[in-house]
This record gives sequence, structure tokens and C-alpha cells, in this order.
Amino acid sequence: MVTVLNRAEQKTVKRKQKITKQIKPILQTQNLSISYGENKAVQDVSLPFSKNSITALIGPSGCGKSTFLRTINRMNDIIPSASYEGEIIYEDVNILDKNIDVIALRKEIGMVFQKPNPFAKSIYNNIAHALRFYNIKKKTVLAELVEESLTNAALWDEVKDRLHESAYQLSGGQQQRLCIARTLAMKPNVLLLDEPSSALDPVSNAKIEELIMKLKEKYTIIIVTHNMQQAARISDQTAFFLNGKLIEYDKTDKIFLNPANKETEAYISGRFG
Ligand SMILES: Nc1ncnc2c1ncn2[C@@H]1O[C@H](COP(=O)(O)OP(=O)(O)OP(=O)(O)O)[C@@H](O)[C@H]1O
Repeated sequence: MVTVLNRAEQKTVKRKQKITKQIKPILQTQNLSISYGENKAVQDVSLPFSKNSITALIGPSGCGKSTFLRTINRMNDIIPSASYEGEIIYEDVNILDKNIDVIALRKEIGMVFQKPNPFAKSIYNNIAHALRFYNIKKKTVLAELVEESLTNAALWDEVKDRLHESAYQLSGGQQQRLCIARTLAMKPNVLLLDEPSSALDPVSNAKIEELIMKLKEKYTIIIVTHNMQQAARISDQTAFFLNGKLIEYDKTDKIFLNPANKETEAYISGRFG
């Protein structure tokens, strides 16, 4: 039977579809477990990540946060003992599938590590080199993309007159923003940040936090942090891990002001970890 909707009904359906689209996560793990040999480092974790939001992963050392993060762009593939169960659905595709093009995936889901790791090249070539790897070779296009990504990483004004100096001449905080720029040049959808400012001084840390909050307008961000104030300041949602398990996940305000779980409360109030 064909149902003909009147205008008002059509409007309601469209509005509902719009809301569903907004709420539907861009990325979600479903019953994800990750092992190193016999050691189950992450156990049965299901978490959604919505577009243009920041999710903080917190928990004591060794609870599986980095393992979980690295699996989202298949960085753990390089560890021979690592294996997975469950699914990671990114835009309706299970990215743990054997047939996934991992190089293309890492372009869409970029990662920045704890210690700034620029290449031993000029500031310009740190970004241009990454672009050339993806076959972008035209000089004018490269120059535009270098400027755009340095601007988006809030670094352009500080380096525009020294683009051909070695990246190693930058401060630690600037090097980390260069690494963020290098990732942004790939035009990713999701940014994975593994303690991106823990190796930096307080001023650089504040700049990186400001940058991350700005980047939320364009990207979905997942950040591992040991810094509770940082998680509380910048994230929309927080997930608390303990011994490889997801103990609690909620809006960040709820986790920090009124956690449902005693272990979460003990951790955020500094009683362990
Ligand atoms: N490359 C590896 N090979 C084998 N085991 C590993 C490897 N990396 C991590 N593990 C193990 O997986 C578990 C989780 O480690 P992971 O680094 O993910 O925790 P974490 O919460 O990120 O810790 P930290 O906060 O100290 O970085 C630990 O038992 C760790 O020893």
C-alpha cells in the first residue's frame, strides 16, 4: 500500500530525518576487544563518537586508552601480537574488515602522538612531504595547502617567514602544532590525539587546548589525557576506563560533577591512578 503524506507530515518526517542524521555517530565501536597475545587490553567496549564533538578517554596507566585509540585508525596492525574482536563502524563501514585500505583510512582518521615527531625536514616540507605521498605534487596547490593547514593549526603567523628552516628549530609546542597541521593537511574527518600536550609547558599546553576546541568546529576529536582539568575544560563527553573495561561514559559535566560509579569518582578525585 502506498501512503501519501500531506505537507505537514512530510515536514515532520524530514525534521526527524535531520535530527537522526545529527545524532547518528560518525564513528562507533561495538563490543570492541583488543588483545596482545593472551593479554586482553580492551574488553567489550561500545562507544559512540558524534560529529564535531570532543570525547576524552581517561583512566589510570595501563587501562587500555592508547590501545583503544590506536585501533581506531588501525595503528595497532603493526604490532604482530595484536588482535581484535567486535567492530568499529565508521560511516557505515566496519574498519576492522580485512579488505579496508588502511592508508586511505589513516588519511580520514588522523593521529597525533604524545611527543611531537616532526620529520627532519623544513617546516614547509613537513607538510608538503605528507601531501606528496598522496600524489599532490603541483607547487601552487602544495603551497596553498601548506598555508591552509598551518593556519588551521594556529601556527602560520609564527612561521610564515621561516618556512624553509628546519622543523627542529621550532619550540616543542610549535612542533606539536606542526604535527597537527601535517595531519590536518590530509583533510581528515576524525582526529585521534594521544596526550598531545603532556610533554609541553603550560603556555604551549594552553595553546594546544585552545586549538583543539577550535578544531571541533570541523572535526570529530577523541583525546587521551591524564590531565583531569584538561578533560573537564575541553571535552563534551568523557569515557572512564579501568583494567581494559569501560566503566562510565557520559557528558563531561556529569562525569566530573556527579559520576554514577564509585571507581570513576575515586579516580577523578585523585584517590587512585
Ligand atoms: N605493543 C604492546 N605489546 C604488548 N602489550 C602492550 C603493548 N602496548 C600496550 N600493551 C599492554 O596493553 C595494556 C594497555 O596498555 P595501553 O598503553 O593501551 O594503556 P594506557 O591506558 O594508554 O596507558 P598509559 O596511560 O600509561 O599510556 C597494558 O597491559 C600494556 O602493557
